[in-house]
Amino acid sequence: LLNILQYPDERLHIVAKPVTQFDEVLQKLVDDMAETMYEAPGIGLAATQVNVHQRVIVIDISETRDQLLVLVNPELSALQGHTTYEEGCLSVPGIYEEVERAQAVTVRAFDQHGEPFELQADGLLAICIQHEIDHLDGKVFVEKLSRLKLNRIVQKLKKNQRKTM
Ligand SMILES: O=C(O)C[C@@H](Cc1ccccc1)[C@H](O)SCc1ccccc1
Ligand SMILES: [Zn+2]
Repeated sequence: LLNILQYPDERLHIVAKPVTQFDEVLQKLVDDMAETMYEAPGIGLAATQVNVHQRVIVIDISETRDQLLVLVNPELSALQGHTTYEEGCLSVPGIYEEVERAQAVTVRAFDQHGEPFELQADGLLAICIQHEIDHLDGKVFVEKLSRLKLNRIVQKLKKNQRKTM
């Protein structure tokens, strides 16, 4: 299992670099990220969250938890509509806030073997893809909120982190 960085941690603001080697090292990273996501449990995880600054995302929104989607070097295009969703984040435990996202997206990416593909998504999958690509761009969802809300969230998180020390 990989350690998930907890907000506020400056390393969550690092912009991830594109993957250039589709090798067994990448495959191990994907396997470890998937195991960490399923155990958390979560429906998505970005490499940034496990302090690996490469453009790799794993997602599984299936009920049966056996439909892993791997996005390497993902690029969003064709953002349509608007929707809001009460989002959470494995790096910001216990915090759930309404966030605005595009309702539907088209994403072009590679799988872990270097095969390119394109995906049209809407609903929770579209929200999750946008949430994870934000992580790769060094963005955390709580930073979309007002300064007042963000300050209160940071106080709460720091209090909780002291308790677990
Ligand atoms: O990136 C993460 O931290 C995992 C996120 C992904 C996510 C956030 C908001 C909306 C959709 C996906 C979650 O913590 S995974 C937990 C979860 C499970 C079901 C619905 C929403 C969030
Ligand atoms: Zn997150």
